[in-house]
Amino acid sequence: MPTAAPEHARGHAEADGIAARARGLTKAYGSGETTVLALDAVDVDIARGRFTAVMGPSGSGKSTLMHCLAGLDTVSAGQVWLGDTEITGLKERELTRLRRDRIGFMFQSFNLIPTLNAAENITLPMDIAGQKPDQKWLDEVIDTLGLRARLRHRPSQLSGGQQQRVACARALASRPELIFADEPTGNLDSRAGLEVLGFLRQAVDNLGQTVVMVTHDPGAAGHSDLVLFLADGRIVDEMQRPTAEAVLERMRLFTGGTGTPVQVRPDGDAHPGTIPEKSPEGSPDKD
Ligand SMILES: Nc1ncnc2c1ncn2[C@@H]1O[C@H](COP(=O)(O)OP(=O)(O)OP(=O)(O)O)[C@@H](O)[C@H]1O
Repeated sequence: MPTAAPEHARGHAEADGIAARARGLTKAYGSGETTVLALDAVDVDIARGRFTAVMGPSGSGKSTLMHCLAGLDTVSAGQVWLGDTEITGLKERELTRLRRDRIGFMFQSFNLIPTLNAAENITLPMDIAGQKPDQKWLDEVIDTLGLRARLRHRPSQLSGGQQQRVACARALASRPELIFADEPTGNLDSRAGLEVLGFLRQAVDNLGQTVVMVTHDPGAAGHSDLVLFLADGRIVDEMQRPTAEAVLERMRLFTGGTGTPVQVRPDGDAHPGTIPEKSPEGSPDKD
């Protein structure tokens, strides 16, 4: 995975306001003895025009935080705002519209439609919403991402890095207030991963976008302006202007300084300094 962050002028301007905000954000899965507290009264401000990374051990609540901030998941308690709009309490239909109109998403598995070419994939969410893309903006995004020569190609005719660039362009196409990227480099080799991180960086620095990225990779986090560290459903630390080395060092504190995760004890309790286990993949307890 990418380790080296190139020199860049981070956060070209001072952050101008708050793109998203949470207060007392709590998310519990399950009930009774099997309750898992995925987020424990989290307060967070996501600065507009900045690149924020979210890191933490497996099961610390990174994806849950992203899903709650993006209105993809309901909260158990607390409040979430996108800009000035409180999204907690919105009906599903209103949330769908809000996500469609104001948020861009990038996932590890690019989620491109195989039968559509790159250009069609990029504008698909806007086409579904019946919105006309701003052609000038779209051209800027396409050129910034170096996709001009690939627009007629289908996903199968593109490399992994190119596919993720298309996914990045799709997230940017409607000029959303906020882009959420969940492990956007997770499926890429290190060169393609670096490229995508560079483009996310450019989206922030040159296009004025706001990006929140969940990642396991200190190298990827090193491209951000601010890293939020989650543990046991709480934000336990943050780092401005991170470097990969500093992030790696900070992450070592979660692993008892050994570099290998400290295991949960056989009694299943999360003891201080241990990392709670996540539910087995594919079989989460639904609430
Ligand atoms: N649908 C669900 N049902 C029950 N528990 C869940 C569900 N989703 C997440 N959890 C639990 O909530 C906690 C936080 O999970 P989350 O996926 O947010 O962590 P994460 O930091 O993103 O983990 P990873 O790095 O492994 O992706 C974990 O203990 C997890 O098992």
